[in-house]
Amino acid sequence: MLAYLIRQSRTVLITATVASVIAGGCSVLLVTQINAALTAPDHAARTALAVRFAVIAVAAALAHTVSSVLFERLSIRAQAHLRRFIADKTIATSFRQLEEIGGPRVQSALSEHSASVASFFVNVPVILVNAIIVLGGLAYLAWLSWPVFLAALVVIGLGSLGYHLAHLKAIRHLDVAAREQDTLFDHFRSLIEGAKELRLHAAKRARFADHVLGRSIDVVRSERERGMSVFLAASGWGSFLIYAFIGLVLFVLVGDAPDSARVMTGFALIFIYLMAPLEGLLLSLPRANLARVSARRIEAITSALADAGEAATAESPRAFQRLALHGVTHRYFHEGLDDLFTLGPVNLTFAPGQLVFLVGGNGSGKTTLAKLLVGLYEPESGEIVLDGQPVESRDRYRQTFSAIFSDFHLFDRLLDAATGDLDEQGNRLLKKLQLHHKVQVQGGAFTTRALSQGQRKRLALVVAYLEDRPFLVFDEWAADQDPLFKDVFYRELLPELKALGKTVLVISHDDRYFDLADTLIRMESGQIVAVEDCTAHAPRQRDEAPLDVAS
Ligand SMILES: Nc1ncnc2c1ncn2[C@@H]1O[C@H](COP(=O)(O)OP(=O)(O)OP(=O)(O)O)[C@@H](O)[C@H]1O
Repeated sequence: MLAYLIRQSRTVLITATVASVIAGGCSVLLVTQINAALTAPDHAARTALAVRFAVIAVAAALAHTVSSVLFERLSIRAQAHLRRFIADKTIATSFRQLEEIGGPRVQSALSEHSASVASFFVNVPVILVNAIIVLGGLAYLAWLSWPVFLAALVVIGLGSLGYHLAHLKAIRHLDVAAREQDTLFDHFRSLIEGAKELRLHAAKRARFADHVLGRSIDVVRSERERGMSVFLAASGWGSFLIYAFIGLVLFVLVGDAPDSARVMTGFALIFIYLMAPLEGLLLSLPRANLARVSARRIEAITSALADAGEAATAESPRAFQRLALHGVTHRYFHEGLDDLFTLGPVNLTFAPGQLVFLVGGNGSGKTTLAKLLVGLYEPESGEIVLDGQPVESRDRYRQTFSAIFSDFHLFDRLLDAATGDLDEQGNRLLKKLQLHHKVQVQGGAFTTRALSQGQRKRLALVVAYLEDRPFLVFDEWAADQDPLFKDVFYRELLPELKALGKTVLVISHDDRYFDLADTLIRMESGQIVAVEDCTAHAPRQRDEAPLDVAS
């Protein structure tokens, strides 16, 4: 993931890196000038050094600014790019896969993990500039004295080994924290969506706050603390080695060397100068590792979001003559319970202008059948045939339907291609559904969504009307409506849609309206147990040949 992001912005990254290298190089040059000034023989030499010092200082400041600005921009772009990438993968994956992965994991990738990866780019200049200063400082040491330089290499080797071992241990903790964070997002959702329940039940609220949400927050905190502490302990180990090295150099290696005063002044200066970059370097590396862990999580989550291979279609929905389900099945496996729910095989046929009621007890499989019918689930066996052609492009097929499921989502705007009269049509429908005094359509958007559940469902119905698709599916739409409007829905709106030639599938428990149906499908435990042709008042049983309800 990091490699991908780096490839994406290669040019800016190279420019920013060059600027960082220049900034680091200039910093080292500055210290050599300071050392030269301290031991300069006369005033003329100091004046020349002052001019050089000023030029290098300006170059260092400029290069540092350029590199910081570019890396900051890279970080912001990386986050935007990642969010776009994750969102595109989420849109492209199949609905079933998304259901299985779950929203919280995707949200965690979109927010925390992508922010952490983006922070990597802010850390890069710190790491680069500091690394250059440290390397340049070492080169200056080598120029001053070879034995000291070799001793420095030994110290760096020991430091790196310690750091590597710490890294292996720390990364395990950071991985656990990153995984737990995905679960934490699930609890965040409960915190908001369960706000009513939590307020109504003090004991439940306390248990949720302490044992569920609190525990998860604690796990993330403690694992991150452990991981980062190990890293920072490694940084401490690095600092210790540096001090030990300074002592070794000052009191053992150069103590009696010829020209020791000049060499020792140089060392003292270099060490003081290098301390801050070294610490900066050792502190930035753990943050970069945190970014790597997040990048791995994003990779794991997005690779689970397999592309359903269903390119979006801009085609307008096609009217159909006959839609048939031949032996379609779907299964849900409930891991914890080791339980399997099987729907089907289902054989059904639909035609335009047909009003079909789908009825059955809770959990009998009505919604699942509706999801299969509208193409949200791919049949595990059997096939769907539209006007004699087996469905190949599932996305294209789905454009035949408008559906309002019981857990529908209401967007704040009509996302249909803006036509001049969209507002006008929308407002006309709002009046028809007796919502015009509450909400309006302005510029393709609803003026408010702060409505009752029944009103929001009416608004969803406005959207479905405007979509003008040939097949409409209502999953217990009327359940939240008052008796008066329920009557309007069943006795006026549904017949109107039928008269317009729409096929309408209504999942319903309102048995007093069943007589309005052309066809009544009864379900039990995932099976269709009866398909009643109400126009002929002749119920048929499941063992009969699949009924062509269109005929
Ligand atoms: N996303 C899912 N993952 C796993 N199992 C599911 C899922 N959705 C539904 N099920 C299972 O499938 C069965 C049928 O559920 P479905 O929602 O289709 O029933 P239904 O007839 O619409 O019920 P209701 O009248 O209560 O809305 C249930 O036993 C349920 O446990």
